[in-house]
Amino acid sequence: MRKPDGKIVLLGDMNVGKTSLLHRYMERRFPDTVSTVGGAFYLKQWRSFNISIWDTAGREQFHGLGSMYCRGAAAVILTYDVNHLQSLIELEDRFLGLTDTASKDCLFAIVGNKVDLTEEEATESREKEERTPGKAIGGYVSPRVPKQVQLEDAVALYKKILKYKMLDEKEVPAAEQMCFETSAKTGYNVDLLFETLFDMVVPVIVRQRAEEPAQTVDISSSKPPKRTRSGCCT
Ligand SMILES: Nc1nc2c(ncn2[C@@H]2O[C@H](COP(=O)(O)OP(=O)(O)OP(=O)(O)O)[C@@H](O)[C@H]2O)c(=O)[nH]1
Ligand SMILES: [Mg+2]
Repeated sequence: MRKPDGKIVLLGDMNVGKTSLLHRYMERRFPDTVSTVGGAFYLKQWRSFNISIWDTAGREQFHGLGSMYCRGAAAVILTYDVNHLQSLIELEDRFLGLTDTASKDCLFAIVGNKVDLTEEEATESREKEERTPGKAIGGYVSPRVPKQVQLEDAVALYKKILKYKMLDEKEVPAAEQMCFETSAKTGYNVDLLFETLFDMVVPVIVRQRAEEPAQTVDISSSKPPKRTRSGCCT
């Protein structure tokens, strides 16, 4: 297997939907998930690059592994649940510190998942259901909750991250480009999230490669060893 050229890591509290987002993107479906143990990765070929995307466990007991997964990462996706304010707070309190091992020019995306459960989304689907009655599967309608976290809250966190990393706002992508709202369930914005990031990490990977010490020796430029006369065989 070819060594990955770059790495993207998904971080965030348990239950926010990291595994589901990755399944939605890689497998185009929304299967039942179990809470992740440790971590797992997918490989994605993007242009001529091989990018590994790491799914990590949000459970407290695996917290110590996070900084190991982030080592050398070209991008980190900080994921929260739009219906659960604490999951956004945790990103700053518990997860941001784990990214200290990431590449120095690591990109940060902030992703609010599960927008399909919000009331705004519900109003639209209710209107659709009214137009097509009897469409709800088995008569079950998911409980809807008011959206607890607004996109502006994510933008504010992005700006805090730049300060924490001592990055100049002018030299990194704008907050509006890096804050997404998604639904792993419906697929809303999932391709946009991953593919925007892939395009952005390619230059980071190219820079990382250029800075790596050469792994190979150029044999054409090395001189052959001088013949030495020795003993009876000459
Ligand atoms: N309605 C809805 N449910 C979602 C969405 N994404 C995930 N879920 C559900 O949320 C639960 C947790 O999803 P996971 O993807 O396992 O969450 P996780 O962040 O990987 O959790 P850990 O592995 O424990 O860190 C599952 O029941 C998913 O079906 C979404 O976009 N909308
Ligand atoms: Mg998981």
